Parts: sequence; C-alpha cells; structure tokens
Amino acid sequence: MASLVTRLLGSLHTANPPSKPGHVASSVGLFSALGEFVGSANALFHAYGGSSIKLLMLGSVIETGRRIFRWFITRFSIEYCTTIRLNSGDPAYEWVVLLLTQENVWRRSREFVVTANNSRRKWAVRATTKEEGSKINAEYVPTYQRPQLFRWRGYWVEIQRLGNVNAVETPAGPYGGQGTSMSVTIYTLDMNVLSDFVEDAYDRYVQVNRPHVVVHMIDSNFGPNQLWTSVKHKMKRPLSSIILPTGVVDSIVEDAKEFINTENWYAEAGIPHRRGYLLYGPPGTGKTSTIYALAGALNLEIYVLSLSSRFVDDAYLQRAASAIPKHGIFVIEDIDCAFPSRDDDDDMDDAAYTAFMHNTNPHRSVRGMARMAVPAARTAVTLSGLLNVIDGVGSEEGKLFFATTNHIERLDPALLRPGRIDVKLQYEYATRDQAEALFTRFFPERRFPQFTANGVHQDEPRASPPPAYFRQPLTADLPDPDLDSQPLTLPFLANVFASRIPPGEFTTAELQGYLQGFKTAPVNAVRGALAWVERERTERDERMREREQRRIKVKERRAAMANAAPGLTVSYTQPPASATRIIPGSSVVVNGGPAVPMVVPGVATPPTAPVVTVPQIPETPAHTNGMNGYHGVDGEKSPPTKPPVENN
Ligand SMILES: Nc1ncnc2c1ncn2[C@@H]1O[C@H](COP(=O)(O)OP(=O)(O)OP(=O)(O)O)[C@@H](O)[C@H]1O
Repeated sequence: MASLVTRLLGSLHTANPPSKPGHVASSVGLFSALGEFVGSANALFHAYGGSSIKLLMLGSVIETGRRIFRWFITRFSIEYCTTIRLNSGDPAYEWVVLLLTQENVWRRSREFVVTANNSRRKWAVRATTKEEGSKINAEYVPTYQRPQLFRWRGYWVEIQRLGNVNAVETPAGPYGGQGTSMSVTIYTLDMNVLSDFVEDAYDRYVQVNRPHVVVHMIDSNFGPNQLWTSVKHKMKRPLSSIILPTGVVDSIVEDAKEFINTENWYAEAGIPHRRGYLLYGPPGTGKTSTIYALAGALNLEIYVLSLSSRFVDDAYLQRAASAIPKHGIFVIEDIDCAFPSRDDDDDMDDAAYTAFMHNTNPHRSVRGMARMAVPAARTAVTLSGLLNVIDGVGSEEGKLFFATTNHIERLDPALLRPGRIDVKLQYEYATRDQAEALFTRFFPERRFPQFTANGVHQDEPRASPPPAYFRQPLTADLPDPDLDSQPLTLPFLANVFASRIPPGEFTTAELQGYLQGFKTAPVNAVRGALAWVERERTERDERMREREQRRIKVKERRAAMANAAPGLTVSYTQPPASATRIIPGSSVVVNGGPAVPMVVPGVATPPTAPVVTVPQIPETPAHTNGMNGYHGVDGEKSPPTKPPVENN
C-alpha cells in the first residue's frame, strides 16, 4: 500500500513539467498512475475486505482529485482572465463602485449598512421600489463579502471585496474603512477589455456627476493611513452667482483654462506645470464659493485639506498631495494656520497665566508653567513641509493649487513668491455694486413679474408679511419717503437697497443672511435695511468693546508674568480667592483681606517693584488642595521669608 502511495506521489511530482511538450506526457502519466492506484486499492480491499480501508481509499481519491482540479483551475484562470485591484480612496475605486451599482451587482444582498448622508452620492443599493423614492436621504450599502459574478458587455466579470471585512460596519465610510479594496476579474485574454471596463466606469461617473462638483476630503475617522476618504457631491454653482467686482470671476476662469490648455508650453519652457492661487480677505466674502464655482465650470474635482486636521503632518500632506490626479484642484483652507499668530500668543498668555496663578506644582518654574500652558499647535505641518508640497517633490504636475486665508499678513513671504503663488486675489467687504447685484440675484424679475411693467405701489397688498424679526416700528410699518407713493421696480429697489448699505462695511455673506429673511418681500427688504445696518453696527461695537477688554486683560497678564522673575517657583500660603495684587518679587495681597505673603526664594525684592493689578481669579479645588502653606523651590515647607507688602 505504502509503495502504491509513493508511486502516486512520484507521478504527481513528475506531472509538474517545466516545459509544454512534457506537460501532456506527464499528465497522461499522472492519470495512468492514478488508475493503477485505484486498481491496487480495489485489490487490497477485496483481499482484506475492511470497510475502514475502503473509507481511507475513498478519502485519498477525493483529496487527490480535488488537488488536481485546483491545479487545472489555477492554470486556467491565470491564462484566461485579467484581474485588477482597486483601493478605497482612489478615484478609480469610486468609478467602479458606481458601475457596479448601476449594473445592480449586489441585488441579491440581504445585509446592508445604512448611512444617512448629505452627499447626494449616487451609489449604493436602491432600497425602495416606490416611484418617488424614499423620504430620507440614506445609502443602503451591501456588506457582501462573497464574490459576485455578472455579465458586462458579454464578458463574465467577478467582483470581490477584500481587506478589512468589518470595515463597512465602522462609521468610517460607506464603502469600507481602512484597507478596503476590491478585485475585478474579467474572463478574457484581451487587455483592451479591461481598459474599456475602467473607461466605462469613468464615463458613467462623469455622467452621473455632471450636475455636481465632486469634493474629496479627509475623514479623520479613517486614520492617517487613508487619503481622500470622504466624497461629497455638491450642486454646481453658476459662475454668475459669484458676486465680485466686474471682471474678477471671468479673469480667474480664463487664467485656469489657459493653464489647463497650455501643458506643452510649460514643458517646452521647462516650467513645472502647476499654478497657485491665493484668495485672501475677511471671512464670508466668497473665497470658497469662487473655487467651487470654478471647479463646476471647468468640470474639475476638488481636494480640500485643512492643515489643522488631527493627523495632518508634513508626511501626510505630501502623500495627500501626490495622490491628487492631474487637473484636480488642491485646496488648502486657512493656510495661515501653518504660521504662528498674535492670537496664539494671547491664548498662550491666558493659559500660562492661569497656570501661573493656579500653581499647583511647587516644583515648576514660572517659565516652565508658561511653556506647559502653550496651547496645542494649530497644525503639525511645518513651513518647509508646506513649501515642499507646493513646489517640491510632493507636488505633482498639472494641478491647480488654491489656498485661502483671512490673514495674509501672517503668511511667510517664502510662500507668496511667484512659482508657489502665481495669482493673489483680494476679497473685500461688499461694495455698493455688489450689494445691488446681490439684491438683483435674490429678487430676479422672472420671480417678481409684478415689479417689471409699471412698478408696484406701496399701498398695494404686500407679497408677504415681513419676518417677525423685523416687525418693529423702525422698519416695515413706518413711512419710508424713498419708497412710499411711487411705483417700485426691481432695479429701483436694488438701487435704494444698495444706497442703504454702507460700502466696505459688511461681507456678502452678511448681506445674504439679511436678504434670506425676505425671500418673497423685496420691498420690505429695502425698508428694513437701514434698521438692520444700525443694529449690526451696535452689535459689532459691543463685540469690539469686549475684544478690547480682553486685549487689555491679556496685556496686564503679560506684564504680570514678565515681572515675575523667570525660573522661579511661586507659591501661596493661602489660596488667592478674589481680586489679587501681585507685587513682583515679593508678595500677593488679597483684596481687602489680610496680605498673603508670596515667597520667591533666592531673589532679592526689587526696591522699586511696580504694582500690577490682575483680574479676579476663580476659586478652584487646586487652591484649597495643597496650596495652603509654603512650598519652596524644592517643595520644602518653611515659613515666609518676608513680611507682607501693602499695596497702594
Ligand atoms: N462674493 C460672493 N458672491 C456670492 N456669494 C457670496 C459671496 N461671498 C459670500 N457669499 C455667500 O456667503 C457664504 C459664505 O461664502 P464663502 O464660504 O465663499 O466665504 P469665504 O470667504 O470662503 O469665507 P471663509 O473665509 O470663512 O471660508 C456662501 O453661502 C456664499 O454663497
């Protein structure tokens, strides 16, 4: 028996030929050995008649047959099919998923992950047969892990999802989280079929997304190993809806078009084929809207990255930039966060001062506390990392790069030099023309035909009551000499509205917010404008006052800290419970109460130490917990070394 098995294994071994002619011969040898093996097994069985031997024989035959079958299948599939693998996060993955959805490949799936979404993404499985669709905007994404076979243009195609099988159950994203991929096997020898398949997927993707701008973002749930994991589909915005001074929008569109169409020129001139734009100005003036409208007009996809995202550092930034396909628009929002700002210093002062006043650790120096209290960096990206991405190894050719900022003054000049930023576009508060154009956009003549012919009289019934917010004596119900007793047309109303908005004082977003309250009432929008301006001014003044107070507070704190000798430990014998005076180098005096000695060992009190008033300190458990009694630099308990110093 053993010799038979050995012979069979020997045949199997020689049945794996190095060359084709031997292939057929050795296969024949294999089958004859098999036949001999089965015959001998039969003889053995008759000789011994044991049922266990019978079972053993049967098992061996089945296993051998299975191996031979697999051997043939592997051979066959290598030669007669082509396989591609697609990774989530790659644009091609999205294209193919859409094709599979349209082909209804997962129709037999009975297990779904439902994700509510606002992305208007067009794929997943249709979960309702109702004509009008579902009331909610949700995706039903199959969790299918098994291979799916379907016909595409007469070819058999097999799809299998690979990687982290549980990924789809995480909130990371509808088509899987970390490491999800998909293999597509087409049963054909023709490589062209493969590229036709991917092209078909791409065409469908473009078709479906024609009315949308595709925006790729980074979903922080995915972790630092995944790029561009979140996809949103925003309705395209017409360029005409962007209200900027005449010619600005057109010039930026022309510039971008020219860039895309002159690739050869760049190559011949030896200049890297990329273009950088910086859009800067106050928030709400239309920077982001311009980029979206441009992307819609040129059918380009947007890749938006915020430098302050949790795990975005130099390496990640570079990988993310490299993964953007040609003609993608790479947008870095609020690029100034890669640079230190005055506000950060103020924050630091705030935090450092709090640590200083609530010194719970007697071993820490004032400097150390200040350092400890520095807020977390706004980004892990360094300036050199950023510059590298813009013009170095990380920047692929054929890309449009947009950066937006509210603080151009914080940007390093190295970033702004031509070659990195080629076009700088300043956005400003709304001009009179912009206010008028915005009004006209809100109240187009086609929606308000009653205003077009001879105009409307104010004593005619109004289209709708003014919003409750404006139902005040100052606005809609008071006489308005500019409007009353004369026929009102939309151009006239737009003109009066614009004349009531002080130029250079409000952002377009603020005006838009105001007009949204009057969707169907253009006359009331004009009547309420003056009161709105007044109210906004009052609120703004209030905000400015608060800011100024904060700034003064920060200055005082800074001075208090500067006056404390660096490198020292400051402790209190009693908790500073209310408004406190610090006399640098000597004592703390609690308002109205008994003076509390502040001991600064090893430093002589400056004879003319200035008195710095600092604001009230809230009572915290830290004060009542371990702060009573003196703690010197080395944490030793000892009596105060100086008498209290009275404040003046
Ligand atoms: N110039 C403009 N033309 C048309 N709409 C505008 C304009 N400026 C602002 N808006 C409207 O105001 C809102 C905010 O605009 P947007 O996000 O483009 O401003 P932003 O300058 O990018 O602000 P931020 O600096 O805060 O990102 C949008 O709804 C947009 O429609």
